[in-house]
Amino acid sequence: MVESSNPEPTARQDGSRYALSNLFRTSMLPRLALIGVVLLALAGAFAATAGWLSPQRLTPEKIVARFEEYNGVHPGFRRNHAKGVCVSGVFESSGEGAAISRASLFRPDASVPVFGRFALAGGNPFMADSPAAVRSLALNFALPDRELWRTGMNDIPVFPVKDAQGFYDFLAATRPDPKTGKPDPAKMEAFLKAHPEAPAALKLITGRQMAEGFADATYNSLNAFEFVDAHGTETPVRWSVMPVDPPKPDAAPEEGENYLFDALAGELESAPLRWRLVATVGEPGDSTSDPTIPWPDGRRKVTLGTLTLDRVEDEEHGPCRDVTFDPLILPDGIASSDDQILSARSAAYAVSFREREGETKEPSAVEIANPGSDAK
Ligand code: HEM
Repeated sequence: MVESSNPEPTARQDGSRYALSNLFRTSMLPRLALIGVVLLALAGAFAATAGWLSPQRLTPEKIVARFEEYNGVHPGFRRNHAKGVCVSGVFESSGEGAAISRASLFRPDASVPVFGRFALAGGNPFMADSPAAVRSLALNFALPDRELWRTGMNDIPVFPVKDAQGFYDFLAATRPDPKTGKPDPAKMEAFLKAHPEAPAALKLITGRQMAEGFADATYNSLNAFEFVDAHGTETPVRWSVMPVDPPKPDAAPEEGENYLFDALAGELESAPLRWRLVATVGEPGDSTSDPTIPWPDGRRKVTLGTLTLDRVEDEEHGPCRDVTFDPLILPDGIASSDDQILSARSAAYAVSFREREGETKEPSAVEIANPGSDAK
């Protein structure tokens, strides 16, 4: 047998010893140290992104926990806009939006099925309906080629704060003090000082003309988005859903904990309800990042089409319970803007959804006996 002159064993002879001896050659040590430093830096960056190194950092989990502190935990229900009903119908395009957005639902003659949800803002699914309750309409448009557009809109003219931290602080400041049943004025004062955009926005919100019910309300996207046309040109927009021939307000006194929902169900059972979907086009200088600032009157409006709703169901039986109306579920032709609330909403809705989907469901406060007609 011929002895090898090579003092090092080959990998075939002893893989582990070979590898180890190579690794611990003195020339490798600086390289190893460098790899270690890079790995540590990467781990630090991940930890910082996840918020582990800055416990004060606002996360979607903390936001959802704040809704739960405010309203209590109601298993199976949305952590905000908890009380609601499902509706469905159709959206028919006017063709007028096609010049500013290449989204297929704005093409002339496009008609797409829609389902949605009317709700009241707030995390208590058993709250009593009241004239001042903020009403919302969320919609899911099912476009061809399995594209979806989801949007959640409120019947207020602007949002009270310009970012997620503001909303988080707003919830703490407006939470009723258990001793008095009212928000603590000192906390509210501190909040208004810390968020200088809020006083003007709250003035617009509290001074708004309130609708009688769900059917005669106008619902606004509040956040801005970008419409993208066939050439890739972006146009800033905010959109609204405005009632067409709303039913006459009921002269009878408001009775019952669910009077707003009962009236809506009655209206939908007797005839379809129609709204116009309208885009307001922003001009240079109009803020797209701050939903507390209204755009000046007189901005160009584009009627995108008509929404007809003709069916109402309770959450247990309808299509809207097990979805989340994430504002960043957008089709080609509609894009996010520079408003950071949009990504904060998207993340918080996902946390709320994850929590409620894992919980046992109980029936909603609003039960619909006879789903509305299917008449178109
Ligand atoms: C930082 C700001 C915001 C936070 C943290 C937030 C949080 C939430 C959460 C956790 C839900 C429940 C989601 C689910 O379980 O599916 C929700 C629902 C909703 N939010 Fe927001 N929201 C914010 C801003 C807004 C804004 C600006 C609008 C504008 C119109 C809005 C409209 C709605 C609507 C309509 C719903 C109910 C959707 C449905 O019926 O499922 N939110 N929000």
